Amino acid sequence: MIFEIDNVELYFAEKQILNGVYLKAETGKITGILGANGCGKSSLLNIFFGSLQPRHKLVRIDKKPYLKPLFKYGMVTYLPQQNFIPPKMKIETCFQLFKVDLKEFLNDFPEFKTYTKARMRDLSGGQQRVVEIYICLKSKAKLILLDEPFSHLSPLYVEKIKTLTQELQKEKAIILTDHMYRHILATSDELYLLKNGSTKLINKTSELEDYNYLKAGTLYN
Ligand SMILES: Nc1ncnc2c1ncn2[C@@H]1O[C@H](COP(=O)(O)OP(=O)(O)OP(=O)(O)O)[C@@H](O)[C@H]1O
Repeated sequence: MIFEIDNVELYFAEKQILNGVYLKAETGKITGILGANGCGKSSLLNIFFGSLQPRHKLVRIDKKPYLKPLFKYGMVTYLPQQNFIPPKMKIETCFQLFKVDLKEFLNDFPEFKTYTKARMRDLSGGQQRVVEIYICLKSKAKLILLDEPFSHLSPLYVEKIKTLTQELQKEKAIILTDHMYRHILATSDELYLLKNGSTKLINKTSELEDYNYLKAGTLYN
């Protein structure tokens, strides 16, 4: 499946945040988005999901326009930047609610076995993030949007989540954004830079320095 968002124009009050943005994600590929703080990455994911209404946008799936918010079609899951599972919720309940197999999770992450009867608030910040990322990735949705999945994770968890993401991309389209840009570069099949309100497709990583997203020389250190 090919998911496209086109002609995005977003304003907050009179301030223009996004201007003519285009982005494509497809089954079998991981699409990375990089960009400076405040450039509009989270806003763009919210718009794709359907929870933020911009002045203009066009969403297409396999070339066909979808006019209602995408989440209403049950095709998309979104990991927001902030925790989205209520702290009081029991971990086993989260898995039931999102219809994700808890046993499979415990096979992949056996260190969580002692927590299944616990609540989300009993986990550390990073552990909560692991549960949330896993639930999003393993949901039935065909398009997965992940906002800063790596930022709070220790290196071993980052590698496990990267591996899981790469396994699941066979059956899903995945969009990732994170400031840990080396992980985005390592996992992405297609890469966009969001700058000055619009997306630029990045063909060579050196363009990230040319566009001043990275300081010159960063990539060779
Ligand atoms: N609800 C809102 N009302 C007004 N301005 C907002 C709102 N949400 C976001 N903004 C502004 O829109 C811009 C883009 O914000 P957004 O969170 O999308 O950026 P981002 O690229 O995800 O940033 P970061 O990498 O720091 O998380 C920022 O200037 C922010 O202040």
